[in-house]
Amino acid sequence: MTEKKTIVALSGDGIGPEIMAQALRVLKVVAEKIEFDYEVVEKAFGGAGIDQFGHPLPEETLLACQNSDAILLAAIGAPKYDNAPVRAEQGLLALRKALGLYANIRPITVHPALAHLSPLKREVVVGSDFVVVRELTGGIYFGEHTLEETSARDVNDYSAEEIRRIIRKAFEIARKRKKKVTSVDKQNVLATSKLWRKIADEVATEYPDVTLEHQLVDSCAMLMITNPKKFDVIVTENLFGDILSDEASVLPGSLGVMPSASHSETGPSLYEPIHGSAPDIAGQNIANPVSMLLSVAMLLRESFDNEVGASMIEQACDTVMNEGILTRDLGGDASTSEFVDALIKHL
Ligand SMILES: NC(=O)c1ccc[n+]([C@@H]2O[C@H](COP(=O)([O-])OP(=O)(O)OC[C@H]3O[C@@H](n4cnc5c(N)ncnc54)[C@H](O)[C@@H]3O)[C@@H](O)[C@H]2O)c1
Ligand SMILES: CC(C)[C@H](C(=O)O)[C@@H](O)C(=O)O
Ligand SMILES: [Mg+2]
Repeated sequence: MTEKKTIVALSGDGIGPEIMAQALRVLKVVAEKIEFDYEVVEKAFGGAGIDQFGHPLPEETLLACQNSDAILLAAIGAPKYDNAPVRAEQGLLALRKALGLYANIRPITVHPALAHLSPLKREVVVGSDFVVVRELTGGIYFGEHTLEETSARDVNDYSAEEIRRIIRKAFEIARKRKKKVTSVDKQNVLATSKLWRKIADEVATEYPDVTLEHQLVDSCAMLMITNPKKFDVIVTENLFGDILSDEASVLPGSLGVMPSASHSETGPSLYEPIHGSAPDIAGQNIANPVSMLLSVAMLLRESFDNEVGASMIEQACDTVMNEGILTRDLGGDASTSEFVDALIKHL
């Protein structure tokens, strides 16, 4: 008998509840097939946390996450709180910090059969296969923010140790892939980037089997969509990683197919699409559920070492998209639930 695992589900806001419901449907079917014993604990988070408890990260939500085996998050961000004293996004940053989720892994893959979904040329995108390793608990997100009537400042702060652990993480990942790390910075201007580059060079000496190259963030943004096949593992600071990973979604064709995993040094990991709550399409059952389903696949693989379940979901997503069953973001007319109905038939 394997021990029952606890997964905390944070549906959040906007399209969050719709895509979470579909993800849990798929997880149930897959779990039966792979004999994965689990329970789902649903908790309020983001705008939904503010509505219910007056806080985007209610205490009981944080406690449940800390005591879980893994966390599945859909999306947060509620326009009604955009100008409020407490925003939904603060809950997400607080959760990442509280759980020490410093390593955010955002994979990008384009299979030949799905290359037509990208607005970019086929020959540019086919075979793209890289990972953005984004530092997630430091940098300008967590430095001091001061907003006054006629001036404002945001402090970008990184310690050597924060940089070293994320660079090491990138090298460890590259070692199991194509053995190349591209460290992305703005070393021609920023002090934090000068330290970042120095530490990347130091860490590289611990991994003689992995090649390190440096790339300035502005030209990296260009190369990502003109020559994406040059990349294997991109490692970068919090803000650059946020921007570059949304840009990378142009390669597979939509933010709606982009999953992620966030890891700490010891505690539970969190899995979430890289996109937001998409208020423009919320409540219509038209969101692409693939980002969420691929996040469930990452959860099975990375938190529970279940390669069979993970591949089952990934292959079924590819098959359904290859059949031309697509949500609107990819030019189709399938609804969220129709996509998942079709997918479940392939499981
Ligand atoms: N991790 C998160 O929960 C997270 C991530 C990013 C943004 N946000 C928040 O989400 C809110 C909206 O932000 P935004 O509009 O800049 O970004 P967004 O990612 O929510 O949406 C950007 C565009 O992509 C589309 N899109 C996103 N996900 C999709 C999906 N699964 N299927 C189809 N189309 C999809 C949206 O309709 C929109 O046109 C903000 O409050 C923001 O702070 C949250
Ligand atoms: C909602 C926001 C705070 C978040 C971030 O900037 O990290 C989002 O854009 C993401 O990519 O997860
Ligand atoms: Mg983002």
